[in-house]
Amino acid sequence: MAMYSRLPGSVALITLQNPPVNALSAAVRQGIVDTVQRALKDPKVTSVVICGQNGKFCGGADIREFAGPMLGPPLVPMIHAIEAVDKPVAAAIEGVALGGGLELALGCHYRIAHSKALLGLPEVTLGLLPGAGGSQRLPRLIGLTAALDLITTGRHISAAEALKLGILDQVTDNNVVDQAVEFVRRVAGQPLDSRRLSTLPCPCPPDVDSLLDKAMVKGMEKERDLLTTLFNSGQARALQYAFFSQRVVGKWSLPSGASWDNSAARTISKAAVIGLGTMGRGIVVALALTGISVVAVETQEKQLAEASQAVPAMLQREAGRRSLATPPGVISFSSNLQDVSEVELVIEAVFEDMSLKLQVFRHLTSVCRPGTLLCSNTSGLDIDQLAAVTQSPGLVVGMHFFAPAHVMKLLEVVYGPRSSPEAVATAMQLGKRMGKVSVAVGNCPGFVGNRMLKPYLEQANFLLEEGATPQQVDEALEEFGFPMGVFRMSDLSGLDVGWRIRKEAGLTGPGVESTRTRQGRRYSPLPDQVCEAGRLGQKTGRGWYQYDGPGGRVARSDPWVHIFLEAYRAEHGLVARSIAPEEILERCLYALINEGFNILQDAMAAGPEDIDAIYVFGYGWPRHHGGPMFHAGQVGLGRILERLQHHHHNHPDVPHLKPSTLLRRLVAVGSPPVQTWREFINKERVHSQL
Ligand SMILES: C[C@H](O)[C@H](C)C(=O)SCCNC(=O)CCNC(=O)[C@H](O)C(C)(C)COP(=O)([O-])OP(=O)([O-])OC[C@H]1O[C@@H](n2cnc3c(N)ncnc32)[C@H](O)[C@@H]1OP(=O)([O-])[O-]
Repeated sequence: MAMYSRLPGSVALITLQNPPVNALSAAVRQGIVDTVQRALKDPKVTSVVICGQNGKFCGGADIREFAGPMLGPPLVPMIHAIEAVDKPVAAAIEGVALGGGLELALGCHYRIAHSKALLGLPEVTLGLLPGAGGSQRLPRLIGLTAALDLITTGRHISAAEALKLGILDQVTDNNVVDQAVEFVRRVAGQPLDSRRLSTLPCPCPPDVDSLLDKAMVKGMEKERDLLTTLFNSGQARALQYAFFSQRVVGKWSLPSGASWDNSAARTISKAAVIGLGTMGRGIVVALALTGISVVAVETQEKQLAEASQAVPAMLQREAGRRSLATPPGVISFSSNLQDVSEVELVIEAVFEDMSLKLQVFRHLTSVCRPGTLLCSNTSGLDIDQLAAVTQSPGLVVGMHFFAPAHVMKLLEVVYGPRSSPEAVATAMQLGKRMGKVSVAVGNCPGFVGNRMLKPYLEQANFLLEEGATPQQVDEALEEFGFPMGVFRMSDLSGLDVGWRIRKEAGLTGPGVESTRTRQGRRYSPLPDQVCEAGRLGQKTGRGWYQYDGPGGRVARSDPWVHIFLEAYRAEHGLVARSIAPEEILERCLYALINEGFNILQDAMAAGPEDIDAIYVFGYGWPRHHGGPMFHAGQVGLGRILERLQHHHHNHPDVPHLKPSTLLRRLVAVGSPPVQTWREFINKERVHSQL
């Protein structure tokens, strides 16, 4: 896990070996201790270089070890021992030096990096802090202000910035190990005192200096104590879980057995987008940013004219914000569907109306050349129904983007029963190329994200009927960590979005009685009536809140809403009661989580990590709560079950509160940790008990 080799010119080379990122696992740490000792004892060795295998120096401590007991030699004394060595030790950095990887490099006397390397102390993104001397050595190297910026943001910096800050001694475009070897040969025999960072005073305002010097030893102890506390904090576990679940979803699998490692993806170089509304424009930009050339089609002249102005500006802005690996693809605009005959993949993004989408797919299947993938950006309509009208249903998948499509990281790739593994693999890979977190989901109404959102919204509306205000519901959810509560979010996205879907489903509209039940289930006509009053949210300046005119962003309480709610309750004989934030959270979040269990039971998501990645990256679920399913495990499945039973008992006409069979089964087997549910579900499915 750390290879020792002797190079000409009395240099010892220590190579970290722990693919894929040379994380500092117990074995690697032991390897470093042993090889440093060996270099120290070898009289022929006058200098040492430490590098990483496979073009990566070191991605930090091994996050996988955090859940269990810390085995092997601890990092802090290991790095101290390197710093104390009386032969020059240089870190040869390529790829990444992150977290403990950078702290290891800071314990070396010199640091040489390849120009493309990234460095940083991202511990804060995992709910931790630099726990191997970084919070002490970095300020002594680059000053308190710069060090605090890197530690508190966790951001990665380029080799150029690291050189400028003083973290690096040299940057090279050549072979960094060769450069480091040459460097340590040159400095062999020079005094090392000034290179031992932990012994230096911290360059900061004199009044703090003396404190910091004394605090040095205490600082290390304090850092260790703090890190121990953080390691075990729920937030740190949630952030580490979120880190891994984002990577687990890339290893997708379908109930058919198709998966990421047995399905060939096609590399797309020319695509088309049909429909240039808000979503279509964002999708065009997201595709072009990957270097793909795009035919952007809109049949309505006015919309086409607006888009042909707006899209290049959006592309320029986004391209400016990112250091693109490849130049953006060329975008051509057209009003004629015939112009998509040569593309390899089409994304339909027309109005959310099934008859219109079917018409577009019928047209596409006759215009596009055989083998073209036909994708829909629908947010919940039946992908298989669209596939049925095409000549190659196997090449039809959903690519459900989230607004704004060129910014939001989530992409739901929806497979129907006929979607081929190649189509799914191609859409998943295309999403990754666009910088998205692609999640493969089954073809059920609302797919995964919106299917879970339905009971969440439903409970929020019921709570208004029972006495809560939009502010109280939003404040409870924002206190939990959502950037926006459900009513502020609805005002932002537009109340007419859901209203149109309910009208399409025959739940409201002219001729539908505005009662509080539909098909024997409780139903709240509240949002329908708010829409009927012309209050569609920010776009009309009025919704659940009031704004400074149409397009206003600042939500303010609106007396109209309170009067309306009082009149509504009186009309339906409802007596308002005071509702505690705990009940608001239970009713909204546990109904959402319960639907997540139903989704897993129906095999519409492969595992809890898929659902959690969808909610963290697409619905603003607070990352420090890991995701809805992770949170359920943190609360305790038995508690979730008991509370759902309680609320379902009080509201027997709300099926979404009926505890999922899978939830009951997991509680019955002792509520195993979330990381084991995937295996449990697969076993249960094999015994078809679900
Ligand atoms: C004491 C000290 O103060 C503290 C306490 C610490 O040091 S805490 C730890 C601090 N370090 C970090 O926060 C760095 C976290 N990693 C990353 O930011 C990225 O991984 C990357 C390094 C920029 C590479 O990105 P990538 O896009 O090229 O590949 P990938 O898909 O992301 O990752 C490729 C594979 O490597 C795995 N992996 C990456 N970093 C890992 C780590 N530190 N530990 C364990 N596994 C890791 C990852 O799960 C995936 O596994 P699999 O899915 O293949 O099975």
